[in-house]
Amino acid sequence: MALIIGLTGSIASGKSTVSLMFDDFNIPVVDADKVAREVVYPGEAAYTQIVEEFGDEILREDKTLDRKKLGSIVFANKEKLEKLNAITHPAVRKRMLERRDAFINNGEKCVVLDIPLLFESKLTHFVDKIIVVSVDETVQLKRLIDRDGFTVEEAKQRINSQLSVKGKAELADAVINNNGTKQESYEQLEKILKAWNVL
Ligand SMILES: CC(C)(COP(=O)(O)OP(=O)(O)OC[C@H]1O[C@@H](n2cnc3c(N)ncnc32)[C@H](O)[C@@H]1O)[C@@H](O)C(=O)NCCC(=O)NCCS
Ligand SMILES: Nc1ncnc2c1ncn2[C@@H]1O[C@H](COP(=O)(O)OP(=O)(O)OP(=O)(O)O)[C@@H](O)[C@H]1O
Repeated sequence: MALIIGLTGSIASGKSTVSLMFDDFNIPVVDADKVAREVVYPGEAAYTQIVEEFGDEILREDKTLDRKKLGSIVFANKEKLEKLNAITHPAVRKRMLERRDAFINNGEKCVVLDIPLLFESKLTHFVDKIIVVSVDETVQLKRLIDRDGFTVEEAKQRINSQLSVKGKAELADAVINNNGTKQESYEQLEKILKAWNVL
């Protein structure tokens, strides 16, 4: 039986950073943000539904989604975010499970599902163990602004559209504190995987 690990955290907590570290241990990762990008390519059913719901003004000239624009609409309006979630989440879920099962059928003994909204979308039953990547809110805000160039208000809107990091950490089987260096986080991950007999 493969061990399925759910990797989560809040926006800019360092999930993608930790996610990349699994490569070193040859553990495959299915990334929900990446899958969420694939299911909205022009031609996909979710893409058509989004254009019907939000109009042509959320498209760029080449007809792909203007993600920054759509983000600024939905993160400022809870109802619109729920509409977007209702369109994208079923498609994301289906494709993630297909990828997970392909890895299992391939004989992998551990597979990671990197899902930012693991708790919010009630997907915890898809995984056996949960790792939460945690940071203090001041560090989170700074890294988010540095990475994406948001204003403080834009960054806070995005942070507030999710459960708090602290709330998530309380629900985890293991927590990686990512306030320090990436090396320190790597060492915490290695320790967790050893404790779970994955390494
Ligand atoms: C609103 C969109 C277009 C903004 O795109 P953008 O490229 O700016 O951000 P990106 O997709 O890289 O997401 C960055 C982070 O925002 C947070 N986030 C994304 N979607 C959501 C959401 N629906 N609710 C709360 N937080 C979210 C996550 O922490 C994510 O890691 C995009 O996030 C989207 O399509 N979201 C709906 C699909 C979804 O829920 N994806 C999350 C994983 S299933
Ligand atoms: N330990 C660290 N020290 C310094 N910078 C870091 C550390 N961990 C992550 N970062 C930086 O902080 C930013 C956020 O990290 P990352 O993109 O991994 O977060 P995330 O949780 O995947 O975010 P999102 O939910 O938005 O996808 C990135 O620019 C990353 O390089």
